Amino acid sequence: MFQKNDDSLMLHTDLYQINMGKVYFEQGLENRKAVFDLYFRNMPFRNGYAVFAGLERIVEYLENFKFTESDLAYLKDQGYDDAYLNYLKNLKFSGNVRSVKEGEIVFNNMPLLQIEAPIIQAQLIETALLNIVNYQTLIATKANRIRQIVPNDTLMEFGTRRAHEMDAAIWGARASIIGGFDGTSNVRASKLFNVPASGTHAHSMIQAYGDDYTAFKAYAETHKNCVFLVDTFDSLKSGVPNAIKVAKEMGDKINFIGIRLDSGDIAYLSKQARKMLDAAGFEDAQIIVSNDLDEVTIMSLLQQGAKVDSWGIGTKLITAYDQPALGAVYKLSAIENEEGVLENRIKISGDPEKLTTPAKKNIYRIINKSTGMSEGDYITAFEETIDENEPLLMFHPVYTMKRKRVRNFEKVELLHDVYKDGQCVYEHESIEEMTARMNRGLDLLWEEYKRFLNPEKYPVDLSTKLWNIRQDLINKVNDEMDDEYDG
Ligand SMILES: Nc1ncnc2c1ncn2[C@@H]1O[C@H](COP(=O)(O)OP(=O)(O)OP(=O)(O)O)[C@@H](O)[C@H]1O
Ligand SMILES: O=P(O)(O)OC[C@H]1O[C@H](OP(=O)(O)OP(=O)(O)O)[C@H](O)[C@@H]1O
Ligand SMILES: O=C(O)c1cccnc1
Repeated sequence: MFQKNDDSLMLHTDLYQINMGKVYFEQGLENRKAVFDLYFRNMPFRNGYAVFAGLERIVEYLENFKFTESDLAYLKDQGYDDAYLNYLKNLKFSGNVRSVKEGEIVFNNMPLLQIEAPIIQAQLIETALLNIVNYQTLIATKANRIRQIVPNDTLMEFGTRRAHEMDAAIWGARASIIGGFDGTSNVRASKLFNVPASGTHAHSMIQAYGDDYTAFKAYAETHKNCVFLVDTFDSLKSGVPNAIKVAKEMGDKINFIGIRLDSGDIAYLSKQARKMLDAAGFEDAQIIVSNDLDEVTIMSLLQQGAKVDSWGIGTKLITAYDQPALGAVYKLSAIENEEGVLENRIKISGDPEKLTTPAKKNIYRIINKSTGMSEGDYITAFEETIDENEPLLMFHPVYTMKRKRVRNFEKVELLHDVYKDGQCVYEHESIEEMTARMNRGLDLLWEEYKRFLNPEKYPVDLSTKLWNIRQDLINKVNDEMDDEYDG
């Protein structure tokens, strides 16, 4: 019954979006264009940067932006009137979307997407857009944090069974690979996204046969590529010796890839297992490990001299265990007035972090041509131009005395057209392209921004013009409040 009615994602939104839509519709504001920025306020995992992911699913969602009969029937049941429902029935996405590309290195307080659309549409899509970006960007960033610790080892995403339901497993697997993982155990993710599927076998198979030797032998008789899971009973007394025994017996009939350890002291066991494999002539056999791993455990294992070639990582990656939310928000920064002219808008807060930056914008990465490194990101008002022949003043938007003038630079625009007047202009990219973009983006960052612990804060600055627009709006709102209060 659930499946029958679930034929679109249009109601995958918060009720308040539909209710605000009704206000705009009945008040004749439905065609007013509004500009919204999607961004997060704090760096996840206290990392120095994040890896953007989620755009492809956003495009898929917007391509299917159409209320179905069952959506409308449901809303009618909830008491919405025919005039509004008829309006919703004919609704198509007609706006502009600009976004950073997947795999791009991003930072807090920079718009990752900018939506310019009739306000009802812009509101209806908010919830889904945040839902997608919040999760996928978080997982891509976590994956990359792990990748930084082991630049050359194989990393496999093993998290499906522990993920927060099926969508999270699938899109989390994809985000992990964007962030630098080599493969996923999820076969559907492999099929959908054309990424490598990889994996070994479970303890249950050893339990089913009753002992290591018989189970390994059975696997070896049915598969060419063999990894044997050695820790079901006793890794060093039974698992590793039996893996070696079967590998020797099968000889060239199999490709003995190695062993997997999934419990106990991984540092100690991997070192002992390495010695045993080497002594038996299997110097090329790999040691694969798993068991509640994350970047901190891996770092500790490496420090202890663990002999590991390949890491399988589940729970702590797919659930972003140590920071379960990115906290991205979607804020209105401008809206058309009656004459069709965009007026800037701000949200004031006692917490300076929550102050929004008004206006339609552009974002540039400023690359110093002499060093080849990024000086920071620079957010301008949309209509502003940057003259690369003039020194560029970059200053901290709160501590404005922190400033520098950058000369001999190149500006790289970060927001790209995805929808223009409702037309999709997005070009599909492979995951490899996204990962390559991430790696190029990382090459532009000084080590200080990339270090694991307490990284330097990367500059995300406002142009003087945009800073003034914001300051003027703050003053205007404050003056109005004062007048109101005095009166
Ligand atoms: N040498 C090590 N240094 C740091 N952490 C380790 C080391 N070896 C294993 N761990 C990690 O310690 C955690 C718990 O391992 P522990 O050995 O206590 O449990 P386990 O092996 O799962 O237990 P069990 O044998 O009951 O399955 C896991 O997250 C594992 O990755
Ligand atoms: O530890 P994670 O990072 O979450 O990685 C996934 C875990 O899933 C499996 O264990 P599970 O006990 O579910 O099955 P098994 O019997 O095959 O070990 C595997 O052995 C890993 O330990
Ligand atoms: O293939 C594996 O070894 C695997 C897959 C999923 C979860 N744990 C292990």
